[in-house]
Amino acid sequence: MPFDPIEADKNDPLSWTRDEFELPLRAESGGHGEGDLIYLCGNSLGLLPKRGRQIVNEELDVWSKRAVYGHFAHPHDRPWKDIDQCVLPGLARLVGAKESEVAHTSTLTSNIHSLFISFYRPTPKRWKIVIEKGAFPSDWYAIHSHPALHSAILSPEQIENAIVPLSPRPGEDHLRTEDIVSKLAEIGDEVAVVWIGCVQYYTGQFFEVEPIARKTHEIGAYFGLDLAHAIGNVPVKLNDWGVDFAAWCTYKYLCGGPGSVAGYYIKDGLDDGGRRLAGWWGHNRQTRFHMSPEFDPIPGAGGYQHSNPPVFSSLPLIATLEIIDKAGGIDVLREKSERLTGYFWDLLTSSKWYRGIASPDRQERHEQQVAQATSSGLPADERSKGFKILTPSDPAQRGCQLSLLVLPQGSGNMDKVFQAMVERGVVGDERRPDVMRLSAVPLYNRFVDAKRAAEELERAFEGL
Ligand SMILES: Cc1ncc(COP(=O)(O)O)c(C=O)c1O
Ligand SMILES: Nc1c(O)cccc1C(=O)C[C@H](N)C(=O)O
Repeated sequence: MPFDPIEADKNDPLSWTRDEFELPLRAESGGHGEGDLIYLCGNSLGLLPKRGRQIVNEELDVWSKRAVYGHFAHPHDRPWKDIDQCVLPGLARLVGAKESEVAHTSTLTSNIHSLFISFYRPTPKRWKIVIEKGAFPSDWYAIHSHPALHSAILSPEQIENAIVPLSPRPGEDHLRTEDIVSKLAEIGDEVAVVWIGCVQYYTGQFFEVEPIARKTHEIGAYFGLDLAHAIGNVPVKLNDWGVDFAAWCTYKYLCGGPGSVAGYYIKDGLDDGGRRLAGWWGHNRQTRFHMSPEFDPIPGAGGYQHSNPPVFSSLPLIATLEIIDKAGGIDVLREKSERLTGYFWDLLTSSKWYRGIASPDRQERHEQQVAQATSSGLPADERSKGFKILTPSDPAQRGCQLSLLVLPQGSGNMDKVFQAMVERGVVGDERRPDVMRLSAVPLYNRFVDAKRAAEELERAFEGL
């Protein structure tokens, strides 16, 4: 029996969660026609939870009626001064950490900077930072800015050579765990910090964190993770994996809204060598409003906060965390996610426009596909059209994002395909010049969305 997406949606125990979100309209998003958009862009900005709108409105009323008293006495039990308490338990569960190890504050890049101030403490013998060559630019820029802050102890050559980029093997799209581990063994005691995106923003690769963290510790360095594309997407187990520190944003899979308040994790007891950027929000909660000149840091991650968090940019996150808990947590979402993305993968890889993936496990299949296309009598210019998938084929090594490389590279085909899909009501996300990312998010995407998206992709290629 062929897989029936309508039946799959009907039988989906999580089908109710879609109704908890406001779905963008085709007509408002560059598309023709009526109805909801097929939104596959949760890897960039998650949708608005309906209850998020409700609590924003409630909070506007509290502001209007109580003003400053809203910080302390609150009709809905969300006093603003303790707004982080509404999200810390849910965040800690999502990242596999203790509440004392997690903070809800600031923005992702600023939090990365704070973590590096405290935990990148180079010496003339151990000063290097290891990072993926293809890391998100903000991580890349942020990390590059740190060695120069230590010019009193590092030579100009050391600063120049402090960043060690990790690249996939020639012709491959993903970093292999064994290559990362052997690189760490090679540079060994020169490494101060290893910083990796748990789910790679461009390829969607979900790294095998534990062996990399273990090797990092064996060589005596700290291990940090960027969870921007992982939190709410895949189960994250920071304590079990042995991660020292991590940071995330909440506007993607946690639907916190554009620029919503971010967070970080610091393993209990991690040594900061006395280096911490302090602020009043890191001060003992009980005495914070005494305005004493003595800084008394909250034990654990909370002690590294700077400012009182923007309350309105925390509210939709409260709503999403409630939905995730009601759904049974991230493991339940992940189970649906694997089925949904697996189905999407099967649809895409059976397309006549599919040209394989470059990772070694699929090389054979790739060659078969290319041979098939060649023998199918397509003219040469048609054969060069199509897409490859940059995301790993192994479900354990990816989340819900599938990244498509549109061929021929540099032809402008990706823009044309993307635009044709938008006009027909399917929105993914484009990384020019050639990559399109499509993410079926289990909280609000259906199996029929995957089917429609695959059909529209096919149609867009036909129209090139
Ligand atoms: C991996 C990664 N790092 C950093 C950022 C930048 O985050 P922000 O602008 O919230 O600091 C993003 C997304 O924008 C991201 O995906
Ligand atoms: N934060 C964003 C924004 O304000 C506008 C557009 C995109 C973003 C993103 O978050 C990009 C995202 N981190 C990415 O993986 O591309």
